Amino acid sequence: MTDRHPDAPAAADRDQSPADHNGANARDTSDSAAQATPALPTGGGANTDAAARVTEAATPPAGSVPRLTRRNETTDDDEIVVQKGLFPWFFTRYLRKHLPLIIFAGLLMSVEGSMLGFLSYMMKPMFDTVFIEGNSGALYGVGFAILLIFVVRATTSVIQKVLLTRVSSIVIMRIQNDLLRHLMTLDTEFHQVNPPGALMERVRGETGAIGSVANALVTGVGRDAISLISLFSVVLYIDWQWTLVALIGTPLLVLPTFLVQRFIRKTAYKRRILAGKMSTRLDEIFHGINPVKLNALETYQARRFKRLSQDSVKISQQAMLGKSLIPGLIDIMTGVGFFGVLIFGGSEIIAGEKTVGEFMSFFTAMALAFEPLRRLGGLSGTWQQTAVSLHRIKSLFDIKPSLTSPEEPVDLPEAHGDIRLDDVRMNYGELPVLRGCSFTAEAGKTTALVGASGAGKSTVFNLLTRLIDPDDGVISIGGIDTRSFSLGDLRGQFSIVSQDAALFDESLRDNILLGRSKVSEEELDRVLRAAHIADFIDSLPNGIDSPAGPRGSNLSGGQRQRVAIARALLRNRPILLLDEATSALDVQSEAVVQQALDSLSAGRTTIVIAHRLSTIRNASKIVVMDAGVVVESGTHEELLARDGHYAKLYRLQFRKSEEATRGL
Ligand SMILES: Nc1ncnc2c1ncn2[C@@H]1O[C@H](COP(=O)(O)OP(=O)(O)OP(=O)(O)O)[C@@H](O)[C@H]1O
Repeated sequence: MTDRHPDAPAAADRDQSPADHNGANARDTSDSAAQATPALPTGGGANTDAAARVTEAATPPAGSVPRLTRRNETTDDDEIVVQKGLFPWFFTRYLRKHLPLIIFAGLLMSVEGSMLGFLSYMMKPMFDTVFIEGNSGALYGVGFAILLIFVVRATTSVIQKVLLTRVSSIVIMRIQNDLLRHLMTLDTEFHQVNPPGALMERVRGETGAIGSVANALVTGVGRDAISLISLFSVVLYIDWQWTLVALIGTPLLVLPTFLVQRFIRKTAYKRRILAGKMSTRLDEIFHGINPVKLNALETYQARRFKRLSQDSVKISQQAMLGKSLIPGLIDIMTGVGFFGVLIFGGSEIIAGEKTVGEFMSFFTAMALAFEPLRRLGGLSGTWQQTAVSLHRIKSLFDIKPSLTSPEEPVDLPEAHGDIRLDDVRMNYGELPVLRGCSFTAEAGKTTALVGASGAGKSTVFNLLTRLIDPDDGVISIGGIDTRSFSLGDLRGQFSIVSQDAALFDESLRDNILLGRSKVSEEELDRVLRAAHIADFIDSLPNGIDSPAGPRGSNLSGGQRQRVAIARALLRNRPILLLDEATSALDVQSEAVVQQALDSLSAGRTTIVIAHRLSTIRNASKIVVMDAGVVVESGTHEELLARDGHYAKLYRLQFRKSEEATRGL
């Protein structure tokens, strides 16, 4: 497989994914795909139309499959219009089931918030009755009442924070898990266009952003709102005219607040996009750390990353400016209010129309209202940021996979028939890759696909396993179109070994078992020996329990390939797809592992892609592909006798070795 996007999963990769391994999971994913909500925007509402829909999720009628349309991350929107109905969606999907807990916590918040009102009200008896009248009997009463206010405030605060943090953590956990499941159902093409780093950022960063904001919202809003209500009740009760004077600056807030909100939304969106880019860059660097070092790319990569981080500094500043503007405006408004009340109320006190206690009560309530008011002012900015993250998450949920199971899947026949490609055509964008490809791989026999690099051999594997669907033509197993089977059933038929053995950062044992718990030690032993893993396992410090390292980095390429072969041996499915399965092995190991593969393929429908023609000489049929079509097929001898493409390839590869052999 050449020219493939480095992150594009090959057919074989699927086989090696634990999630996919038992076949049942593929069914799950298609189920969850069916639940996905319609429509697609990846960016903003402005983008919604521009961003193309993958396809309508429906079972494509045989022979006329909708083409996938490329869709990309949106990066440069100036105007981000957050989807409508975002909060109802979030509420019904994630919050509703926690409603009793949220209401209970809300009640506690109300109690906590209302304590500030009581506190400010207590200023009146404290000044008028205790200090000015000198009523020492009331001293303890007022003192205890104030103490009680603080105790109630503290207790309700602790309980509601714990409860709401629990809710927000559960919500985040559920979004992350749902999103991951959903992303795994999306088409290969989606994953080619959206790099892993950006998707990781969506799963972790975006939900994290919601989490931190949700925390701020849940731990603050209710309490602050109730505090304000109770404090304003007190000030209104004391003097409604003073209250009006205090609020004199409020209208000044309206227009700036509206403008600032738009600004915040824009910067929040840019920030999220940038975070995705930074994660992508880091992902690329750390995945390719050796090539980076070997090509002396450290400075180049560091510079590229620095540019992004510089942008991040700029955007963070803008975001902070936006966020703090509204509380800043509230500060000014409050200052104007204080000034007005002091002038207006102060003269009334001097004239003896109001008491000092009333003024102190009013003033305390105003002062106490100041902080919650600032926080609530900042909240609209916070909400804008959350809305952007929610929007970007929902946009992903809105994308539907085009490769889905049919609504009424056909059961796979017990005994497999032939695998057949009938005039299959397939383009990658504008590039025609298969141009009317037809051949039959007979059941229980080995068929080899050979041809120059880029001829379309791996694409055939991707089509067989329905990682992609053809533009035209039919692929069938036992005469039944593969699109009639459920994805889980279909993919469950294949054991696949490819050039790229996707290993996980777990022990070798876990990498081979892939979540299977019912494999006896004897069976595992047999597989290890057959795949010639036993040959190198003894030299590892913990044998089969040694860590494979990130992406199997503790193993050599050949060792990784043997692990992939062991997985296929254990998986034991009726159809075996081998895509350069022994390409990373030395000649000696290849001969031995080839024996293992030969015995594995005995009686199974096997399709082999191999560049080394020595490994496929004994295939029942050799299909020669060139530029997306089958140019000839037959046995090794027949094709040599025909003296066509295969004979030419064969001669190129074997001339030297045969000459050498004859010379001996
Ligand atoms: N995901 C993709 N997006 C766009 N083009 C692709 C993609 N995968 C493959 N191609 C193109 O399709 C053509 C066939 O690729 P394919 O991997 O099937 O070739 P192949 O015969 O398996 O090659 P090789 O022997 O080198 O592995 C190539 O020209 C390749 O550039």
